[in-house]
Amino acid sequence: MGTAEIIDGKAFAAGLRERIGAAVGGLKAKYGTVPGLAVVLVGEDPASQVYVRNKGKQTLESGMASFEHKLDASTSEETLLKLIADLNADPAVDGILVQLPLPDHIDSQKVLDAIDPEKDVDGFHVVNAGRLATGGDALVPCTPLGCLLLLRDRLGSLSGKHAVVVGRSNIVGKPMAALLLRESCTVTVTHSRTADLPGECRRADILVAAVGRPEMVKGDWIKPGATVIDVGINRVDAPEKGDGKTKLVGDVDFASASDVAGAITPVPGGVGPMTIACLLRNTVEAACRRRGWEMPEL
Ligand SMILES: NC(=O)C1=CN([C@@H]2O[C@H](COP(=O)(O)OP(=O)(O)OC[C@H]3O[C@@H](n4cnc5c(N)ncnc54)[C@H](OP(=O)(O)O)[C@@H]3O)[C@@H](O)[C@H]2O)C=CC1
Ligand SMILES: Nc1nc(=O)c2c([nH]1)NC[C@@H]1CN(c3ccc(C(=O)N[C@@H](CCC(=O)O)C(=O)O)cc3)C=[N+]21
Repeated sequence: MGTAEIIDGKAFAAGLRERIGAAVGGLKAKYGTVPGLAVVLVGEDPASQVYVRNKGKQTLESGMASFEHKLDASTSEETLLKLIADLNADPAVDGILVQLPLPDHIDSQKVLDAIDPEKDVDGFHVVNAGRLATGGDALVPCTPLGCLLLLRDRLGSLSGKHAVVVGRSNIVGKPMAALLLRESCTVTVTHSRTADLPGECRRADILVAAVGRPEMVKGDWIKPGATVIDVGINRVDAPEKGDGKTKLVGDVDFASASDVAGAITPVPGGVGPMTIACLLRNTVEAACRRRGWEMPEL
């Protein structure tokens, strides 16, 4: 299987985390304190618990302060908004992340928009989305930022390339398209109403799949030599591993795609680890901006 180069997001993320750790050490020596990240989890979704644990662990490993707030699934919107107001006011907190999805009785966008935009390390606040869309100084959503770093590392300049994004969510597809446009790609955004999805994908020099449909994008949807970024994280049954076992797969059918693409990210070990590394990066950036520190080179 596969002539494509495998883009090792796990290794790239480890290198980025190492640079962040060194930068945090430098900030501590220069200014006497370190950036802090607060992560808020509402409810007991097992997958979310794993992500939140990993974020806290990697925050501490990079030398930053980590504040975890775990709230009961029945927590009211009012209580959550009060916590966010407290975190906004807390000078030790530079970044605030509210893990999604939130329980149905809570209005997610209302909660995200209650976060101080200067502490919005997810980049989901309407002010940061607006800044990204209009060329301002935005905090950029972590997953698309991670994809961009991998693309730049492989391709250098992205200028003039045809990029196709599959998916138009506020957390991945739309900010990914905005970033690629900022890099002077010609961008096509596709979604569930797109008339000829395979045909659109075949035109892509850069294909980013963020659909949430296991292995939907097939090898014959891919232009030979294209760079394929698979954002999807789907847990599916894996009877071949034994009864009741599961595995993670992406939104791209890796087996067929890796015969056609020039380079491709695997799942796991591709975009996922980059997301958390970029969260740490955004926390350093938010701290430097808010505290008037010089932003270290990462
Ligand atoms: N690696 C990481 O760090 C992260 C991974 N993810 C993963 O990325 C994937 C996407 O996440 P997210 O953006 O939040 O998902 P959403 O469900 O919010 O959005 C999915 C998008 O895909 C489109 N879509 C769904 N089905 C089809 C189809 N059959 N054909 C074409 N388009 C389709 C939808 O179109 P429409 O708008 O028309 O409904 C929608 O725009 C998931 O697998 C998720 O787990 C997400 C965040 C971080
Ligand atoms: N406010 C908010 N911000 C987010 O960024 C956010 C969120 N909510 N809700 C859920 C999604 C999902 N997400 C992932 C992060 C890391 C991996 C990751 O590290 N994945 C590993 C494997 C992990 C495993 O084995 O389960 C990998 O792909 O190699 C995956 C997915 C962030 N999200």
